[in-house]
Amino acid sequence: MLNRIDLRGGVPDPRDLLPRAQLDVSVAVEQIRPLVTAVREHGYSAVREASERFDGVAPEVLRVPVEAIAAAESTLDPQVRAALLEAIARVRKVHADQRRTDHTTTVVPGGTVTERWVPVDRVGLYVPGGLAMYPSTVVMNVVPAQAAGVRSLVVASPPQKDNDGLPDARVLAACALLGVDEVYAVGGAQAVAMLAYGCAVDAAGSAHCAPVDMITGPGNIWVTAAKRLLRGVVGIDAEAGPTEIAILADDSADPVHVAADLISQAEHDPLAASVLVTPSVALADAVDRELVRQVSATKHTERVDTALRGPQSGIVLVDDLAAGLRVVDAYAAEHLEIQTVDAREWAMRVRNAGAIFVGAYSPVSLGDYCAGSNHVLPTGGCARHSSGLSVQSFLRGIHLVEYTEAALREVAPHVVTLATVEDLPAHGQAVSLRFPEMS
Ligand SMILES: NC(=O)c1ccc[n+]([C@@H]2O[C@H](COP(=O)([O-])OP(=O)(O)OC[C@H]3O[C@@H](n4cnc5c(N)ncnc54)[C@H](O)[C@@H]3O)[C@@H](O)[C@H]2O)c1
Ligand SMILES: N[C@H](CO)Cc1c[nH]c[nH+]1
Ligand SMILES: [Zn+2]
Repeated sequence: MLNRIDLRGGVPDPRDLLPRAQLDVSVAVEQIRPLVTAVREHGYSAVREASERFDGVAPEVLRVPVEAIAAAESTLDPQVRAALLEAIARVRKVHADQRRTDHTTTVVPGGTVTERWVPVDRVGLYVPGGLAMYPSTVVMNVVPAQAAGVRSLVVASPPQKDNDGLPDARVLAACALLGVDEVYAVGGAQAVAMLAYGCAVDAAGSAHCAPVDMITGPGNIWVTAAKRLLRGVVGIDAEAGPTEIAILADDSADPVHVAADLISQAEHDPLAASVLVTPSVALADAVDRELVRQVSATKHTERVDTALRGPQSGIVLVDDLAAGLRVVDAYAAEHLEIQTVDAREWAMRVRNAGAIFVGAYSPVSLGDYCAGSNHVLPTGGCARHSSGLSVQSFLRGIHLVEYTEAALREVAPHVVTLATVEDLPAHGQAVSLRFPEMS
């Protein structure tokens, strides 16, 4: 049922083989530009108008009352609570190990540079809530921000018709479990714009969401487009748009598992991409047969079917695993599974991927919830240059430069020379006038 791309006999330019999603982010940027401008100019009324248009509901007050957050926690199913607490514990364990420490380098005696890691002051964390609800994404956003020491963090998630215009109750409960009490019932591009510019959150203009310094979190194509448009007004993490899975597999892979994993990510979005790269025609045929069987039995058949049949999904046949490696490197998937003999060795050779899932018992779904790794990962090829969300995403490295008089005197002639070469004599002067013997 998947498109088949036969690259046996050569890999021309694998980057062009699989178009990413049917709707390009740059096209979506133009579509949401007027909405972002309206939120900047009109604030609350523009946000509400967009919520009514795209979510079919908008509460009068956009900030979720703290009582509603507490109520969501107190009515949370105990099994869901236990699973969320397990996920939180594992994600905290991994992220606690990521915190960088300040470091001082002695460049010369009397001359040091210290790198101080300072958390971003205020961040907005986007939690999607269109086609599916994502309490796990609250965990993946909030835990690294808290581990980094971010002082002020706010969650935005779409209002739900079936929850009186509040975000999904499980999303609110996850916020409560993590101690987050500033939550807004706003989704899509309007949420990103509201966080970036700040805005009144009730009709009287008496309550306000202060602008944030940085926005992180995944979302659909419009959320991704708004983040790209507002980059600069705020900092953003990597673009984390419609989900992708690529699987590099050989004959040793179980087609039932491979098909299940491809479907698992197709379940997110009709624009999700599921890609199998293999030198084995037998595996490709078996996976295709298995997909037909499993897709008809899965809950979100229509969404999965659309994603799998879309031009962004397919089976790529290659001569051997080395050629397969070139294809997956060029593709730079958000999630890459390696289901081969010697899977770890192949995984260690991969250059471009958001996260790599090694062997038969590390499926992407494990990482989505409970591996301890982060599931907010770069999509659309951004894994070529960006990493997934981590503690580091919320820290800035500030250099502290400290030179004594003697250390500056020693290097002063070089500074003056370089300033002269660049025809910026005032730069040289700022150093030489400190030392009368130089004038
Ligand atoms: N990469 C990751 O880490 C990661 C994690 C979880 C989810 N995801 C992805 O996030 C996405 C979530 O998408 P979603 O739709 O379920 O939730 P979402 O919250 O991202 O989007 C829903 C919002 O989109 C807006 N919207 C809907 N139609 C619109 C239109 N025509 N124009 C402008 N705005 C519109 C609405 O305001 C709505 O609130 C999926 O693609 C999923 O694969 C990625
Ligand atoms: N696979 C998604 C993108 O990495 C994350 C997720 C959340 N819930 C289920 N899956
Ligand atoms: Zn997932």
